[in-house]
Amino acid sequence: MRILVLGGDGFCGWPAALHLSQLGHDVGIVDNLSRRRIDEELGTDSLTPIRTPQERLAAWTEATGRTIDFHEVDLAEDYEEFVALLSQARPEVVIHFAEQRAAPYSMKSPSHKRYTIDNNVNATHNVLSAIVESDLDVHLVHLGTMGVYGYGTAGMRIPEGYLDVKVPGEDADGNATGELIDQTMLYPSNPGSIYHMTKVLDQHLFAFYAKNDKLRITDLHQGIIWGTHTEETQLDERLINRFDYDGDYGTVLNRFLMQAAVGYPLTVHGTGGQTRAFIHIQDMVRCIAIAVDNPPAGGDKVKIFNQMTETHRVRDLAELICEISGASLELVPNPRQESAENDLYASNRTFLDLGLEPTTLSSGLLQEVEETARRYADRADLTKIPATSLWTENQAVGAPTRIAESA
Ligand SMILES: O=c1ccn([C@@H]2O[C@H](COP(=O)(O)OP(=O)(O)O[C@H]3O[C@H](CS(=O)(=O)O)[C@@H](O)[C@H](O)[C@H]3O)[C@@H](O)[C@H]2O)c(=O)[nH]1
Repeated sequence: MRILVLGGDGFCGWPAALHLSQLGHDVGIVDNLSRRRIDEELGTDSLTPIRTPQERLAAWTEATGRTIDFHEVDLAEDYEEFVALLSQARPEVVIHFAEQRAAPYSMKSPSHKRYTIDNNVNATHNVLSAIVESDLDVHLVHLGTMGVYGYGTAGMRIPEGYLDVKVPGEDADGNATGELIDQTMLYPSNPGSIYHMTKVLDQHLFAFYAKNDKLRITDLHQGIIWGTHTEETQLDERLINRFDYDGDYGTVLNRFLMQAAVGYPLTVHGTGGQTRAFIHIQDMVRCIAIAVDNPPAGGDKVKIFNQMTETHRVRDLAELICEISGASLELVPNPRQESAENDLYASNRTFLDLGLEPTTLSSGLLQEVEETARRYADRADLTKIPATSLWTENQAVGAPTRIAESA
């Protein structure tokens, strides 16, 4: 299939583009390189030495004989250019990763909040509007987040996008009719950051375009990725994927593994009682390919999958890493506003039914990620590790509590 990968220079977009190309699809990447500019703004860099898009793509052709086109387009700003690209490339599938994806970055300051809303919501709406304007029959696959649901069980396993409810019937005067009416609604959203809020807003844009324009849309509610390599990024060192470890962009498990590798006490926020959904990066690319192969039949309803394979409590992950690596951990004051402790159960039935065999957490795989971090440890800037974006200005920032000494 002809596939455009929007945001194909990023942490998820790059390995997904390579995987789809390896499967024989005709892949083009669209990206405005904003993630690289944000590194410059923050004075950070990927732990792994990622190459320029041009070097990456030349290495891909050398390694596999396949080609991937690159188009530098800002989806939030360059609407006409994107419409023209759609007419020229005539994709059958568009995969939309092109959003600012870090919760802490989105909460840094009023300008970061405004940038995240403007960028993400405009990009998503421009993509939808451009698909309608192009008059192509495109399947849009979007990378959403488990964070749209909020984190908590609400007494049930979180379903895949929709909640079936029974509403007590009332007549026009408000008198109970005694009937129970079946309704299906989007699961009530409860975002924990401005970033997560943009994915909630995206959901409503998708619902509208599916209903109004009969667009075929799949929204993938993804958990926290861990790992950095996929089969394809390991074919040549120039294909290496990003590895973020800084306080804004580093996600929890990869941060802990990097911290263990460089001898920095693991930064557990609060009591570490937060339970989150996780997925290994290799499974992420498989899920994207499965979603591409299984489009919704047609209009009216967005197809929503929970793209996660397991849930873990942050404290348990930290303790496991201490056990296998000899690292120590610290309870640091939580810079975020989130429940100190939560349970989380979520359904991921759709991907399992479509054949996904989950790569779950194992000490071997954890050690492999830590090994990658150790290999590039000389590139680490330890001053960038603490998370400094506060959810509200008056949050207390106290001294961390050391829990265990390094072995
Ligand atoms: O050093 C750290 C970093 C994080 N945490 C805690 O770990 C949890 C997860 O934080 P995270 O930074 O790994 O994940 P999050 O901010 O939720 O965002 C990441 O994971 C989301 C999926 S989910 O969390 O919403 O399921 C994606 O949408 C985002 O793009 C991705 O950056 C939070 O409770 C956080 O307080 C720590 O205890 N210590």
